[in-house]
Amino acid sequence: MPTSRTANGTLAASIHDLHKQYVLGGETVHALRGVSFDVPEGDYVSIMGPSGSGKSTLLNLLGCLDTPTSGNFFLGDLDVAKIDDDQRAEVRSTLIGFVFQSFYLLPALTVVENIEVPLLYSGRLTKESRERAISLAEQVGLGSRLEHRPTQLSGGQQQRVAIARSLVNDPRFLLADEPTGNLDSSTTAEILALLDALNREGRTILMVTHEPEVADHTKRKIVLRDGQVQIDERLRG
Ligand SMILES: Nc1ncnc2c1ncn2[C@@H]1O[C@H](COP(=O)(O)OP(=O)(O)OP(=O)(O)O)[C@@H](O)[C@H]1O
Repeated sequence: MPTSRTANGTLAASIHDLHKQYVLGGETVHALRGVSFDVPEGDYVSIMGPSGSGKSTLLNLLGCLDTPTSGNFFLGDLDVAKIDDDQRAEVRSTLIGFVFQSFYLLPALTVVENIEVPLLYSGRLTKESRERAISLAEQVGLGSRLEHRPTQLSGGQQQRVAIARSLVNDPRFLLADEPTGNLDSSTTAEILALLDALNREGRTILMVTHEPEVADHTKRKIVLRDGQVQIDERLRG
């Protein structure tokens, strides 16, 4: 498994000519038609596009939840488009941090236990795990809520737990799917400020969003249309 940084030390991920076709009822749908881009370490990318343009398909491929019909997806030297299901599961649990619109916290677990969950899944739970989870809880502003359960937290606090959880394995990048989609505008601003701060600290973030004002927080906007990159625009840095 790749544990080192990329060959040239600068790319968090690189995708080349990704195609995805779905065959449904004898009909072939070309969801992605040759998508290519590099993600330098430390980048902060929003992925936008109209309904049906291929955002979820791309997200599923970037998250190693699905495999492309053709093309390459490099994480370090490893082409994860070509690996088997077991390897893909390992990559998913160790190299990618997920943040979803619906948080997906485990209701019976405390804040600190929820943050530890990916360590459990990746077989990395050690006696230092608790300290790491507490430190991440503090980093996202939940140092005084360590023993709370999800139902005892606001939506914004739950998303903070999910963000801390996504960082616990020190992933190569965070993949966020509409991370503020379930939040009101002031909580959205808080979560975006947290993501902005994590990016300033060097975290690489890719985020699917429908909201232009959310995309405006990122450094780079990629817009899909009909399964292709229509716009790849650097906004800053
Ligand atoms: N499992 C599937 N089987 C068949 N077709 C699919 C499947 N998933 C997606 N598609 C088709 O692929 C195309 C891209 O879909 P995708 O869900 O990636 O778009 P999207 O940009 O995420 O849309 P939305 O913003 O509405 O979620 C669409 O035409 C869709 O109908």
